[in-house]
Amino acid sequence: MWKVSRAAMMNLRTLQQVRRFSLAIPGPCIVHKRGADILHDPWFNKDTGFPLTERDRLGLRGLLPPRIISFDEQYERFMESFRSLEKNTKNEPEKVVALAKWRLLNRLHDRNETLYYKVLIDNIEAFAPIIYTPTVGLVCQNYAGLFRRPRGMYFSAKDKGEMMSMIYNWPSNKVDMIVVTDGSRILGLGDLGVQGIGIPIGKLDMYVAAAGINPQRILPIMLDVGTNNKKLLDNPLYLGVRQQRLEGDEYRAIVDEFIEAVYTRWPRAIVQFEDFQMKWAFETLHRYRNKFCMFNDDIQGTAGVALAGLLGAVRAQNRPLSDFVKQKIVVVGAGSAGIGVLSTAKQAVARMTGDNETAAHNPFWLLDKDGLVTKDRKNLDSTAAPFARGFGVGEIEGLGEGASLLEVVKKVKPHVLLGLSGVGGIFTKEVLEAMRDSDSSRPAIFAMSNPTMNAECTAADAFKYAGENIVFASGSPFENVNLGNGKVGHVNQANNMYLFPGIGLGTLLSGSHFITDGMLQAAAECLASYMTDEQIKNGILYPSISSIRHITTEVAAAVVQEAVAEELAEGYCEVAAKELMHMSKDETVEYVARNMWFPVYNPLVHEKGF
Ligand SMILES: NC(=O)c1ccc[n+]([C@@H]2O[C@H](COP(=O)([O-])OP(=O)(O)OC[C@H]3O[C@@H](n4cnc5c(N)ncnc54)[C@H](O)[C@@H]3O)[C@@H](O)[C@H]2O)c1
Ligand SMILES: O=C(O)C[C@H](O)C(=O)O
Ligand SMILES: [Mg+2]
Repeated sequence: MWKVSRAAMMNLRTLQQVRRFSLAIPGPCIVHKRGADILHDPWFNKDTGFPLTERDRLGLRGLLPPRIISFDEQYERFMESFRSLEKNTKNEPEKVVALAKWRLLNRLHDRNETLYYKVLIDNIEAFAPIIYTPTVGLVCQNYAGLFRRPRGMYFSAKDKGEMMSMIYNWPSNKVDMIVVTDGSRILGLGDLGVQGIGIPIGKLDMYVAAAGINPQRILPIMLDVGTNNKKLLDNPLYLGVRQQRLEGDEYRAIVDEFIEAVYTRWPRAIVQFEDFQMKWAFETLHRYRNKFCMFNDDIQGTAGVALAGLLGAVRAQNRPLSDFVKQKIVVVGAGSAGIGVLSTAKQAVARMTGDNETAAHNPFWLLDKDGLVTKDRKNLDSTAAPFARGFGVGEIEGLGEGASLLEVVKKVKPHVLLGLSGVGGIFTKEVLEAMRDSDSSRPAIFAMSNPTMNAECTAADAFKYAGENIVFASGSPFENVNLGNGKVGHVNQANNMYLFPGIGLGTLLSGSHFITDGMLQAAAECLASYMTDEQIKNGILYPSISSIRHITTEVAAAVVQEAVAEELAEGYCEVAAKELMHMSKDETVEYVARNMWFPVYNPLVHEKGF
């Protein structure tokens, strides 16, 4: 048996450190298991790719077919199976095909993570819609039946008092990135209880693919505090706690205990809150953001992506960015995402005008399920209150409390119509046609709700009814629209995936203990300035998803630089704060790129004594 001495281990560790600066050297990876246990561990398994020497060293000889298949060959073999699945399911319903593709990828994820992330990264445009939005929504809805193996951690209402010890059940001593949900507002699909775990898994897949976070250092978490979804509670296969959702102090106590457990074990971890219903999304953000390194993606990530798109829409009209303050923006949906977008847009207006008084510059109209939100609203929600229309400068006559979307669009003639309502088709033919009278030379329509069925309109309808001149973005992917005569209506994907990976990675590499508004703003500005004038002229507001690693590198670097400027950066691993302070922009980008994980088979070395 091949044993490694302590001295050799020290050398290997040094080699691993050297590797940080020279990615060409494949770094050895230390495992504390042998034989079949390795084959059953997706972090280390290479399937038929184990070389003979490793098979000998790790006790794998005889446990695998004799032929050694290279990483490239394995990759091709998987892609071939994916292509034949596509061919064989050509005539099947869309949902069946989507789930079949997800199953194929998920089986690989469960078996061999290195190969899984290789195929994901190299085919991100084709595979993001399967492991992320929109298919991930379908997966969550069908989770009870699809469940085969657990992934991540589950803390339930029944675990009160136990979380501090439970957190040590997670097998990795190092965790950089956590995404947590309580399943209460999964995309636009509502309360899916424990089945919402698919969302943290999909978001973290994007962290690995886009930000190069090491998959051994990610952790998806479900806080199962019950569900108010009767259909799930009645389903005998439901895998969550069968009770109504905890509320009030009982709920707070669970989240507090979870947060304490996480930061006790991993004080440098970054926690992303995802798909919490609005009241808890805002409350947890306010409760924890000044104490821990956390953010809420639906409020803050979405806001940055939307702001970048709104600034792009100004440029698309061939107007200077400062004209943003003159844009009339109608937001449909006063939830965590809609309010997050408006708060960020309001801050941008205040920065541009140097005026914090909203009355003089209130270019926003907010609607929720009861129509236009005004100061006459009974029980006006405090988060919506700053955006409620009153009677003052710039008010549009004749638009009262609860006015319908169609009335608002007809009277306001907005430059931008932005949906974050979760209600599919709410931008009807009439509403879209009314956008033809927009005061903008290039009206913008953002149908940002997910998944596809919940989008406020389809891309085809937007171009058909609102005109070919619009710029269009949706939260879920749609095909570009053929407008005839060789013209194409470009479809942008306005999804927070363009920011959250860079926010997380940049924060991690800066060593900041907090995620400030300044860091979020830097991320949004980086995304906003990424596109060229030529692209913007062609209606392209966001980068192609195939360049998501590149944009994420830039966003992360912007976040690092802002953390440095705010004197929050404490450094990461051997790179001290002082070093970060002296890095130029290009050096910061290079530093970020150098620290991204990418999938290769590292030599495995067994360390005894564990
Ligand atoms: N594209 C992205 O990156 C992105 C990011 C975050 C959220 N979203 C999507 O946005 C949607 C909303 O998310 P949220 O967290 O704000 O949810 P939420 O439940 O907090 O808010 C939904 C809001 O929509 C309003 N609404 C419901 N029916 C309406 C109607 N008929 N007309 C007008 N308003 C109506 C509700 O009153 C509420 O204010 C979801 O579908 C989610 O998937 C997309
Ligand atoms: O998950 C997504 O695709 C975006 C967003 O976070 C959402 O909740 O819809
Ligand atoms: Mg979300």
